[in-house]
Order: sequence, then structure tokens, then C-alpha cells
Amino acid sequence: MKDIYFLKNADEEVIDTYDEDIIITNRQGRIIKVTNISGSLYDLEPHDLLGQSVYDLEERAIFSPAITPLVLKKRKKAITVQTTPNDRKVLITGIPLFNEYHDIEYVLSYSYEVSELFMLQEYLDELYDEMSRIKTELANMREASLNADGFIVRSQTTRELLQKVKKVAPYDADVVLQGEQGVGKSKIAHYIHTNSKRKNGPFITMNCSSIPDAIFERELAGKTSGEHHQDIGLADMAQSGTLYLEGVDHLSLHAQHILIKVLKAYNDQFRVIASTETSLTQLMTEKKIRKDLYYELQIVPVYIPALRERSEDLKYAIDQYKERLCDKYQLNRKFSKELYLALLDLDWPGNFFEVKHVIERMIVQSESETLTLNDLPFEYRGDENMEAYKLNGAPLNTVLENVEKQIIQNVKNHSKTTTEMAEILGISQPSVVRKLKKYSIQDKGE
Ligand SMILES: Nc1ncnc2c1ncn2[C@@H]1O[C@H](COP(=O)(O)OP(=O)(O)OP(=O)(O)O)[C@@H](O)[C@H]1O
Repeated sequence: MKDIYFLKNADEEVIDTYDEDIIITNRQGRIIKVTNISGSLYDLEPHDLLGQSVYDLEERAIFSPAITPLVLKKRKKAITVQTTPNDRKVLITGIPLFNEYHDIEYVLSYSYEVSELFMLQEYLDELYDEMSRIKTELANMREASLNADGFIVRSQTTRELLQKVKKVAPYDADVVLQGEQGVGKSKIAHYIHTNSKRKNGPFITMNCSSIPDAIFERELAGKTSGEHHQDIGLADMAQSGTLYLEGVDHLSLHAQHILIKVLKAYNDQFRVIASTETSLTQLMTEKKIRKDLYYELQIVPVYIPALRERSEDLKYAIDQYKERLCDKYQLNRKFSKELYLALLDLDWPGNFFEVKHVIERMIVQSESETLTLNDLPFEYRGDENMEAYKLNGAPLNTVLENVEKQIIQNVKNHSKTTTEMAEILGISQPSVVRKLKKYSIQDKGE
């Protein structure tokens, strides 16, 4: 702002025409001019102010703070907010008026009450707080709704991944889910289906890694056998729904040729979601996937990181599996600190599947309430734990049988039937019966 110079005698006329709260002080800070309404904000009359020193008024907390000293100090326009004795807020602006020697001769100030603005500001601040509280609540609810689908969504990566997936779900575009085994590809494929326009249609899974080439076409597209009999293929079953091609990276080039032919024939009658462990782009480089299939599928590629790269999810998965499995087996188990840290540190190439499996194994096999590193399955331990498995002179067979006996005894203690035991141990029920007999194992209570 350019300096304002004081024109002698002009102030009187100018100032009297204002219906504003204007005060003029000299450079000593004495009030030499007021308007009709000056002082009203401080519950004073204009003549109460005339002749007063702003320094006195400041000391008496009437001008709190005074503007003149500020202007004199800065030698330029100053703005401040005063708090009056009756707690009003006043926005006051002071302007220096210079004489011909560039010295400040007078300070002119004008004020407005801004209490309402302050109240508005407070109200806005409160509103802002409320809004951010609601925003957080909404985010929590959103997360809870994802959790309702059984998703563990603790890490930022998973949150972003699900947001991306949710965004593309309503469009009919093909999606390729890439990730290690057990990382959640099928779960996300389901999630896409249930959030799509085809949610009321079927969700059909075709496991590409387990279908031999010879019957691939028949499985996929069906076949007329005999005069009237028609075998329905998975593509027919998927109509108006979603066809989930699990493990497309396992398809031979021949099967790929059939797949692309069938997809063209069924042209958009279902949505295709494919899963792969190896990225389709890498398969292209290695010439292991046909170009036309690559372009057909790779519309929306989604990479699902391994659980070891999502430490918050891994931690939560460990806690949840432990809790749920303890409930399931009616057991009270906790992990020692060392074991817990070891579990967090493992690579888990089988991801969720593997974590659940190992925790279940430890819970049912251990006798003590606190599980320690010694309860970790042998193949997951470092070399320092080899001690527990030393032969100590016994033949290998005897050691292995002892371990087997111990495991079967523990599983027996926590299962109601031999069928349940078979499920946990991953062997047939007759094998369970044979082993119980072999080791003469009886119920603890028997
Ligand atoms: N984010 C998650 N939160 C909780 N559980 C999950 C999550 N992702 C996957 N799971 C669980 O992990 C297990 C493996 O998931 P899923 O079958 O979807 O993996 P996948 O990648 O399709 O495995 P594969 O490659 O072996 O077919 C399932 O029991 C699933 O419910």
C-alpha cells in the first residue's frame, strides 16, 4: 500500500461524514478525533475517548490491544482483533498518515464488531470436527462391511485393492487376479461377482489346472451325446452369471485355443474372471499364452500381494484363526511371545490356507495352554530347534512312530469322532481307526 499523506484541515470534513467507528490518534497515541459511534463497542461515549491516551486505555484493558502502537511500530497498515471488556470481538484496522517529512503524524483506525463472525468460525470448527468424526465412522463402517464378507482388511494395500475391485465390479469387464496360492483370488472373484450386475446369476468355477486337455472342451462347452442327450458345459451353467477360470496359467496352448473359441461363441453371456499365479505378461514373454487370450483377459489386471507383504493382515489373521479355532475345539490356548514373533516372520507361501492349517495343527496337537516354538511344526523351525528331533540312539522309524503317536493322541483328545480326526489329519477315516488300534490309543477319559 502506498503511504497516505495527511492533508491539513481535510480530516474534519471527511470524518464527520462517516457513520462508522473511526478514531484518529496523534503520534503520541492521544485520541484527537472520534465519530458519533466511537466508543459504543466499549460501552463508552465518544467524548469519553477524546483526549485519552491509547496506552492508558490499553492498560485499563479497554483497547485490548491498542492498534496505534502497532501501526507506529510497523510504520504501515496493521490489523488486529480486540477483545472488549464485555467480551465482544472487534476487528480493528489502523492506517498511518504521514507528514511531508515521512514521519507518522496521525493514526487513523476503524473498527467492526466481529463477534458473530467468531461465533460462526467456532460453529464451522465444530461442524468440521463433526464431519471428520462422521468421515472416520463411515470409513469404519465401510471396513466393517468388507469384514462382513469375511475379509481381513487391516493393511493399506488390501484396503486399496478392495476399493479398486469394488470400483470395477459393476462393469462387465474381464478381470485377471494374480497372486500366490491361498492369497484370496477366489474370494475376491466372488466379491466381484456379488458386487456386479450379475450377482443374481450363477458363479461357476472352472479349475483349469485339474482338467485334462482331452475333456477340456466338453467340460467347458458340453457335448451332445447320443440323439437327445445334451451334456451341459460350465459355460452354459455360467450364463447370465460369472465364469471363474481358476489357474489359467496351467492351460496348455491347445486348451487356450478351445477356451478362446468358446468365449467368442458365448460372446458376453457371462462375465469372465481369471486367476493366475504367474503374471499373464510374463507368460506372454515366455510365449506360454496365446496373444488373443491375453488380450481377451487382461482388461483389468489385479495383483494381490502375498500375506507376508501385508503384515497387519497377517497379524490379524493369526489372532483371528487362533481365536476361532480355540472356540471350535473348546480349548484355551495362547502363543508365547517367541512363537508369535516367529509366526509373524515366516514366509507363508501358501498364505491364508497355510497360516490357518499350521495354527490348527498346533492348537490340536499341543497339550499345554501356552504354545511355544517347540509346538511349531518341524518344517517351520530354524536349525536351533533340531535338538528336539535328535535320534538319541533310536532308529528313525521309532522316532517317527513316536511323533505320529503323539499327534494322533492329541487330535483324538480334541475330536469327537474318527471322521473329524480324519479331516484334521488329512487322512482317511479307516486309516485313523487303524492307527488308533496300532498305537492302542484311547480317549483320556476312557
Ligand atoms: N482378505 C482375506 N481375509 C480373510 N480370509 C481370506 C482373505 N483372503 C483369503 N482368505 C481366505 O484364505 C483362503 C484362501 O483364499 P482363496 O481360496 O480365495 O485363495 P486363492 O488365491 O484363490 O487360492 P488358490 O490359488 O489356491 O486357489 C480362504 O479360506 C479364504 O477365505
